[in-house]
Amino acid sequence: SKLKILEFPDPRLRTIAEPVDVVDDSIKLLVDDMFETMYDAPGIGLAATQINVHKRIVVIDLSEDQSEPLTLINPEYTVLDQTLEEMQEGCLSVPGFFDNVVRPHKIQVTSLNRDGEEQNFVADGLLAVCIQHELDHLNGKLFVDYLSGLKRNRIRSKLEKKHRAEAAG
Ligand SMILES: O=C(O)C[C@@H](Cc1ccccc1)C(=O)SCC(=O)c1ccccc1
Ligand SMILES: [Zn+2]
Repeated sequence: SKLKILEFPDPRLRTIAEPVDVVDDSIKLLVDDMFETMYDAPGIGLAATQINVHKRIVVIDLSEDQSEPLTLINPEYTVLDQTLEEMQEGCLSVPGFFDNVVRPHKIQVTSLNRDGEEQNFVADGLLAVCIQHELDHLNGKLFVDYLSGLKRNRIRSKLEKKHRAEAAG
């Protein structure tokens, strides 16, 4: 089922997610719900933190036709190449705002897949950016944290206004 995505500045987005102990059927159902929610948004990634589930689970699909689903459970990465890359990022928890963030260009990723098996791979470009963005979510960090305080406050004010208007119905 489609799940509700928390929006900045909701303090629950600042929670540190816990590791998954066993990749059982309940985790697989949660992963399926996360893909459904991500595809519907639409987005190219989603961290469990964003749907108020504080477990270290990320789903990603960079394809145009939902053909390349990637599940990362208890993901970790190391930086392979210090070269920095600047890319425009968006966030389903900061709807309507996009800005440039600088991140390492190439990373080595280790995680469990949807079947609980170990997977290791190298990522660069948009995949590396997306993985770092999603892992920030699991550590309670948002891309707006990399922007100036002025920009962050303006985004916060505009989203708080939107949420008040929605609450008023
Ligand atoms: O909030 C999230 O984690 C999802 C976010 C992932 C992300 C996008 C761009 C750079 C880094 C991380 C998004 O998917 S925002 C929406 C978006 O970028 C997009 C939506 C539809 C098609 C293509 C991109
Ligand atoms: Zn995000």
